[in-house]
Amino acid sequence: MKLNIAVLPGDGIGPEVTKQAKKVLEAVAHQFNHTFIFKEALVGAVAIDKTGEPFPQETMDLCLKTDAVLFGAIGDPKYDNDPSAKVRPEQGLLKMRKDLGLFTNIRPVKAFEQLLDKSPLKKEIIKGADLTIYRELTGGIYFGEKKISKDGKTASDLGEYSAYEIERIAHAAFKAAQVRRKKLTLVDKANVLESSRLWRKVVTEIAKEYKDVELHYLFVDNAAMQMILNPTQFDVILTDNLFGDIISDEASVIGGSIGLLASASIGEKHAVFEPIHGSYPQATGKGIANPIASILSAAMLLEHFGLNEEAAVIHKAVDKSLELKISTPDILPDSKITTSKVGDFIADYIHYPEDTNMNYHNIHIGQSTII
Ligand SMILES: NC(=O)c1ccc[n+]([C@@H]2O[C@H](COP(=O)([O-])OP(=O)(O)OC[C@H]3O[C@@H](n4cnc5c(N)ncnc54)[C@H](O)[C@@H]3O)[C@@H](O)[C@H]2O)c1
Ligand SMILES: CC(C)[C@H](C(=O)O)[C@@H](O)C(=O)O
Ligand SMILES: [Mg+2]
Repeated sequence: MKLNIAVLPGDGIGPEVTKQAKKVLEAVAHQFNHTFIFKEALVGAVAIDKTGEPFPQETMDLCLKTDAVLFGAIGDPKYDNDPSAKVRPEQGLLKMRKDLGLFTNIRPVKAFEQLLDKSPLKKEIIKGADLTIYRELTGGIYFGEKKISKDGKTASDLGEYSAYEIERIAHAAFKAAQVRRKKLTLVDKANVLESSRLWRKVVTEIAKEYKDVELHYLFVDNAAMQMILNPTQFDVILTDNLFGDIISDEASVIGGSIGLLASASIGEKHAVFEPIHGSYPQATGKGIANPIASILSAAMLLEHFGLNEEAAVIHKAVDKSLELKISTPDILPDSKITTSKVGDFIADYIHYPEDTNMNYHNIHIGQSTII
């Protein structure tokens, strides 16, 4: 298969982790005889520095003409610490999601067997956890009217949803539940918010079309607690933009690190694959960022095009890296293994899965571990 892939590395650790995902996709292309053509473009703070815009037209044009986008991360402390900044890197990410119509954000979370001891949560609680969050991505409070009074002392953000916006992601979430464990939990705040009551009404109605799926409702405050008390109860979670953002970072604790959590942002015509984490500015250039979230986002890209065997090969290589402790310090605190070494290992394992010497890029595994 031939795929044109736009790569938007962005800021902070974005370029380092995206480089590993690209390396892994190149290994897959080589092994399976595919042609993946990569073209890079600017987004975020680097784009503001070079063009004045966080999502320049040139980047949009590239995204429009490619098959898929591999996104790194955006964000820079110089904007985070300046509430009056008029242009911000995050606007670039939001514009991309809105203008490409990426209304469904899929965030799979699971407790890796190899990492059960690494989570701050008890092993018995997270063992077997395997859930996926369907987060609405182009509506709600993120995109409603924003106001600030003339004296700068009152501000508001409108949290608005239409039935149509709810319906289209609800169908995607029910379909996902049908091929998983047939349970869907709608997470909302319907005891307080009118928009959440609309979510309940619309989703309850749609549930009649998916009789094989059990529908549950949970208020978001309780959901946040249940996520860490009893995560195995969840299969598919459906929620709005803001709640989905918050509970997905929380859910990453189950996996052991946010550096493992991938996502796919899907619309009718376009698809972007992005780790859920941000630009982790403190880690920029240090080689300590975990590239697996980006690498697994690349696997989701392949699945999107039906390349399931290829995606499975990536998962197998990632599993092997975790098993052999070829990991960055978020998982192994004293590890000296760098971002790019993890990428090298995973790419090499795809090239030579049967290498009995286990001698990948000077990472020797066995009695004498030399790195
Ligand atoms: N999708 C995105 O591009 C995205 C997502 C979230 C935040 N942001 C932006 O990123 C900047 C920093 O935000 P933040 O500090 O709140 O969130 P962050 O996700 O960048 O980092 C939070 C913490 O998560 C951990 N972490 C994140 N990525 C990791 C990785 N690959 N490997 C290991 N550990 C990792 C680190 O402990 C870090 O301190 C902000 O400007 C924010 O707006 C962007
Ligand atoms: C950076 C920010 C705009 C973004 C969001 O809130 O959607 C991020 O936190 C994410 O989860 O992708
Ligand atoms: Mg977030």
